[in-house]
Amino acid sequence: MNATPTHKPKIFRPEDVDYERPKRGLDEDDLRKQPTIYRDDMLAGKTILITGGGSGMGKATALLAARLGAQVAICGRDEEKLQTTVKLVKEEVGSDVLSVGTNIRDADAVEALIGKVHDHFGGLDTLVNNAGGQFPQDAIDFSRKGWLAVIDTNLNGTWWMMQEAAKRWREDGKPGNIVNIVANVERGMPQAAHTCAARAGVIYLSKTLATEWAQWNIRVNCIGPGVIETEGFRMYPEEALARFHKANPMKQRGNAWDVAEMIAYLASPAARFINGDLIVMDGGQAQWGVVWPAGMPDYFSEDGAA
Ligand SMILES: CCC/C=C/C(=O)SCCNC(=O)CCNC(=O)[C@H](O)C(C)(C)COP(=O)([O-])OP(=O)([O-])OC[C@H]1O[C@@H](n2cnc3c(N)ncnc32)[C@H](O)[C@@H]1OP(=O)([O-])[O-]
Ligand SMILES: NC(=O)C1=CN([C@@H]2O[C@H](COP(=O)(O)OP(=O)(O)OC[C@H]3O[C@@H](n4cnc5c(N)ncnc54)[C@H](OP(=O)(O)O)[C@@H]3O)[C@@H](O)[C@H]2O)C=CC1
Repeated sequence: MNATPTHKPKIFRPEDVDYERPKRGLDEDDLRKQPTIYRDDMLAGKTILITGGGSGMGKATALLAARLGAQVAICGRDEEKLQTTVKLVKEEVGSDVLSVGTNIRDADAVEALIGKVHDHFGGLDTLVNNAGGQFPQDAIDFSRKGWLAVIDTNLNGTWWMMQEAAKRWREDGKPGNIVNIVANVERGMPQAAHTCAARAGVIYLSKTLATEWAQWNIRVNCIGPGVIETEGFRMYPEEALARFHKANPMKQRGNAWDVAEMIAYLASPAARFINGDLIVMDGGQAQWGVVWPAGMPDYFSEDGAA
């Protein structure tokens, strides 16, 4: 008979974060140097609102969208972080970003945010629901407060944003476009079951709304990132980070610019017929876990199969 497993992972909390740890992801100097495949004016005349625009993928997307000519609005809870994006875009592109401190869990604040974006720019073309996150823990040990915090942010917060944006589009008779950043949930997410549940909810909510809202010319799509190296990695212990790249056959981490370029594509006219889809960007992670019936190629043997 098997003994009861005694494994109990260390709980890693934001207050434990050692900010002297190695830099994670693209910093501002890196972002400034990123090339883009897109035409300079690809998003000219378009307005884009990015939640969680003060860091990581949200910050990269704000910069890219501004470079491509879009009017950019961002939101988040931490004013200081938001201002780093405002400053970066001003320095690099010369344009003003509208920054509105907002907790997406607060439906009234979300309604006010959508109103401010419309008042300021006269409308909204693309909403990017990027704000979100979770903490790593075995599901059996989740506190009630922790479970609720992750569901409230990733599922409810995303929904409040979608609904408020769509109400305005319907009222104004204008087309709309929603891009939801979710996660790679196809095979579940052990030690992140709360976020897996919330993101799976967002994916199927999006597929449903893509149909319900087509009558108002509102498109809804999701991007499912795999391991993307950003400041968000502060939520994970070094021991886990050392293994993240082994989760895909490319043995790499993606970066925030990879995701920003996909968002820009979905915000462009080229994506006008994409609706209700989930675009996975994970270096092949979803397919990884191979038995190699003819023997494992040397390329993989160093790290072993996932
Ligand atoms: C998987 C690899 C791929 C994915 C990568 C990424 O996504 S990278 C991007 C990653 N980026 C992000 O994830 C950024 C955004 N993430 C966040 O803001 C947080 O993770 C949040 C979603 C929990 C919200 O937090 P908040 O403070 O605003 O919320 P709050 O005050 O309402 O409730 C907090 C409650 O949650 C609990 N709890 C929290 N931590 C732990 C833990 N380590 N251990 C255990 N429990 C934990 C605890 O119960 C706590 O209450 P307490 O005990 O303090 O009274
Ligand atoms: N990096 C990765 O490997 C992966 C990331 N993702 C998801 O992609 C998205 C971007 O992540 P990434 O850039 O890596 O990480 P970050 O932690 O840098 O970005 C998360 C952003 O969400 C904002 N945010 C969190 N909660 C709220 C809230 N309640 N209201 C408003 N804003 C909020 C944060 O801003 P503030 O602190 O100011 O509130 C922050 O700017 C997240 O949803 C993340 O979970 C999914 C799969 C993989």
